[in-house]
Amino acid sequence: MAAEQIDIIDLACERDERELFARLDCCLQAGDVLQVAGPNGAGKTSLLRILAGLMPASAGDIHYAGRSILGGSGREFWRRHLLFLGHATAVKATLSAEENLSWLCALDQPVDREAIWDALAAVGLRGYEDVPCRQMSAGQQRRVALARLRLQTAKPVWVLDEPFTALDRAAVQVLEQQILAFARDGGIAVLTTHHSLDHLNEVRRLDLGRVC
Ligand SMILES: Nc1ncnc2c1ncn2[C@@H]1O[C@H](COP(=O)(O)OP(=O)(O)OP(=O)(O)O)[C@@H](O)[C@H]1O
Repeated sequence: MAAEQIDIIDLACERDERELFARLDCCLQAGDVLQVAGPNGAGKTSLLRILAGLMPASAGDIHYAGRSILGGSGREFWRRHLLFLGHATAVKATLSAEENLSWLCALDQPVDREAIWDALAAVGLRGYEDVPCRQMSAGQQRRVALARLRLQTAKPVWVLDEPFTALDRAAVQVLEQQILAFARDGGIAVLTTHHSLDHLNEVRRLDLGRVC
């Protein structure tokens, strides 16, 4: 399924009465990868959380397929199309990798055991299916969270907050290529990272405070 157009329109965000960004305009279409960049505290996570519907904007709007997703008629449609992975992995320490994925995917698109095992193998966790996540390293827990990108395949929009955190070099390269392939297949990916993506020509960059 190809992503529909996303329009960020005159968007502003304030936290604790401090303006993080304002007059933000950006249009994204199927095939786009956007890196939201800026120094610590610039508002990158805040922008992604607004996109995910987890916090309000102080002004402006976001449209998906021409309809507002900020409390408007497009919200439910957007929710069905969006896969948001936050900075924290949302992996529960006491559950196994398989249980975590089964639970994390269940609300949107229940997945069977075989698919979960395949996804775990694809992120380098074959043999860890039944291991409680508290017994995994930070990078392995990140891989469990990222396995969702291989399971929730009906989602044409990815919003990823610091997805490269704790990954080793090889896993970073795999994820970079996965994101590019996803966009080539008609997806839209919006992500933050302090890791440089300058070597990937396909990636657009939005520096907060500037129009992209
Ligand atoms: N829960 C919160 N309540 C109030 N203010 C917050 C909260 N979380 C973050 N902020 C403030 O919002 C501002 C932007 O935070 P945000 O996490 O969006 O920045 P960021 O660009 O993602 O930073 P980083 O690169 O450090 O991850 C910061 O100045 C921060 O102090």
